[in-house]
Amino acid sequence: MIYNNKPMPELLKYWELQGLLTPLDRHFAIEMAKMHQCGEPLYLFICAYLSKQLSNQHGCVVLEQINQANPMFESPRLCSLNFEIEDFKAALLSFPGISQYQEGQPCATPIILDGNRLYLQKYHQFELTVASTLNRLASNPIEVDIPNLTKQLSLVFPQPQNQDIDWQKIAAATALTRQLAVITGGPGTGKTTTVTKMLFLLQLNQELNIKLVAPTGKAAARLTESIKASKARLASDLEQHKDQIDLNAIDKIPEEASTIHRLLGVVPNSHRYRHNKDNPLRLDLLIVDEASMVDLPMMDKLLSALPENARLILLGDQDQLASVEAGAVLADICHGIKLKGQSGNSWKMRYSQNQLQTLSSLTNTDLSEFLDTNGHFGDSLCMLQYSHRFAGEAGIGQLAKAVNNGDIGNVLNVWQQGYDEISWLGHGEISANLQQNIGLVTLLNQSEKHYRPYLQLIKNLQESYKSGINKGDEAAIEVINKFNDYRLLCPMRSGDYGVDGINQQMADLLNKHHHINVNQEFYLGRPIIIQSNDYNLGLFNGDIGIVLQDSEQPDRLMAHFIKADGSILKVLPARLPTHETCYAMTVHKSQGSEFDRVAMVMPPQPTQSQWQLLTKELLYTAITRAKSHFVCLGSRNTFEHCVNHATERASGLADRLWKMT
Ligand SMILES: Nc1ncnc2c1ncn2[C@@H]1O[C@H](COP(=O)(O)OP(=O)(O)OP(=O)(O)O)[C@@H](O)[C@H]1O
Repeated sequence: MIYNNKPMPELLKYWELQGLLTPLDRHFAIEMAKMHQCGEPLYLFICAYLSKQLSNQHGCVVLEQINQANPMFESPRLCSLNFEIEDFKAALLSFPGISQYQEGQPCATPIILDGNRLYLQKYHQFELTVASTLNRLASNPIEVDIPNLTKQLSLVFPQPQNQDIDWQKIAAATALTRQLAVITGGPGTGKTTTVTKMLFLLQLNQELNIKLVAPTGKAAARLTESIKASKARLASDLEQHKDQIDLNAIDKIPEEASTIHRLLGVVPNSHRYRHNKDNPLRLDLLIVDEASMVDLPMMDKLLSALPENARLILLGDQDQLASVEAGAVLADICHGIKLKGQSGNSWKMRYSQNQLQTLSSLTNTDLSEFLDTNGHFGDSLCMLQYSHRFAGEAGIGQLAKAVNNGDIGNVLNVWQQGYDEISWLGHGEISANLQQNIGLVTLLNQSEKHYRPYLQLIKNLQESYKSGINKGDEAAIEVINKFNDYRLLCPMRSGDYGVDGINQQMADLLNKHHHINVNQEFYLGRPIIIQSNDYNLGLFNGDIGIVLQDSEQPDRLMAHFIKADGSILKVLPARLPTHETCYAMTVHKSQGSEFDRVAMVMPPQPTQSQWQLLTKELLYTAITRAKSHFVCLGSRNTFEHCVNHATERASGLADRLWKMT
């Protein structure tokens, strides 16, 4: 079954040297072999391979895929794997560390075989808990007063002009009638607007204890801002109906969002949380924004802490980058409404007869084409597809759509249209004198122009302090907001074209132009991104701040951040948790944020591991962070590679939710 020309421990070392395994993968295999006193080559191989897949954010190993384009078998004279699936499973089950999953039976081994998937026991358990909780919630309808709610829905969702079916209204009706609702859609499709209107209707009819959360502090702050803005819009839209509907319910819509970690209550110096299965959260409805960023272990913890009768609403964009850790939970949840065999991304809602009837009555909409008699999970889903944000900014919206559809012909077409909102910089020649890439030099010079305004504000402030004028915290808010108008995004961290290299080059250029004075680590104007959570300080991974003069003591420099409530948090630089400079940040870190202008930096000659990072989701996420302009420094080759490479994460969650074989 496995042919290995060298002893397996030597092969593992060889693969490690080739960068195909990490030292951790190899050690895991060796420890497992020791623990189970089993030195069989296949056992060593499968343990190392499972560990490798988990570090690549897969939730499991799909047995049939092991042999597909696996670089470990590139030299078949060194090692090859040849098997019939049933024989392979029998061989795996003969090892003491692997056992077959039996429903309802405790798992006794560290590795579990479930169908044709191989799991580390812990991840198998996460998947089971998440699937069973979501399935339980999805099967529960909520009784509503249909005539009354129909009237209220039609006031809150007047007929839109641009679509046949008002999917926002359907999404709100879904969330009002199911214990679980998943509202997905790209940027600006109205997820927050819809959920605000839904919360208004909910609070109109009963008062619930509602909590809003997001995976990062930045995303939580943005959710708070969006809900506030949506509430204000709703109040003004409904002013004309104030005789028919109680507008006071708008004030009962919560707007403060926290991080998931904070809601669950971190137990210091441990991986545990205060709220769990035995100490559930106290709430009636939990709303999770940016759900695409929630990984499988975190979803497990969140769902375990959810009280039995609580409702859950997940909001997010299923096409964005999957979570940094294992799993692609939101994509798995949406899997069943994705149309197979179609080019690009096409979706179709799937409703049971009962839910179809409920939604049709509540919204006066003919939904019969969405009838599906298989299962009930689709009853909890609604996808919004019309972007209100990109309607007026055609270029960004068109490019994002073409990339998301994986349609390279259309992508090239969009570039050729000459839209003002998108521009392209080729890497060009490496200049012999400067030893610098001309495309990069151009981009850095453009960036110097875009960062100049925030630095000018800092200079003005400096002058004001000198003249004895103190503008207080408002000035700091203005500076941070101005800085957030522009951002350089990189797929990777290291190298000249990674975050580290671009930050260094940007700082050098700004220093050369005398916009900053890099005379000390925490120089005036240095932008900082936080890399870990510090609950005592109230700073979270991904928070962005700037080193500025302290308004109370202008000769002192403090790192300034805007808190979720809009006020300023000042921290002594020496007390900052792990952080780095932030002229450039990774695309991953930019999730949950928006900038007026975005510049994406692709490497000119990606290494083997960099190619793996360059995916469709990465590009789509970067493009959709931009509100008014997107520029890409890259080569046609890398751009096309991204468009053609969608992220696939091995997982059994979609099957468990959609009951597929
Ligand atoms: N039905 C609608 N008609 C007109 N404008 C709308 C409608 N729905 C949303 N918008 C507008 O589109 C913009 C984006 O809406 P919203 O913030 O709700 O979208 P979102 O999906 O939550 O966006 P994001 O993913 O960026 O958080 C807002 O300015 C909002 O006013």
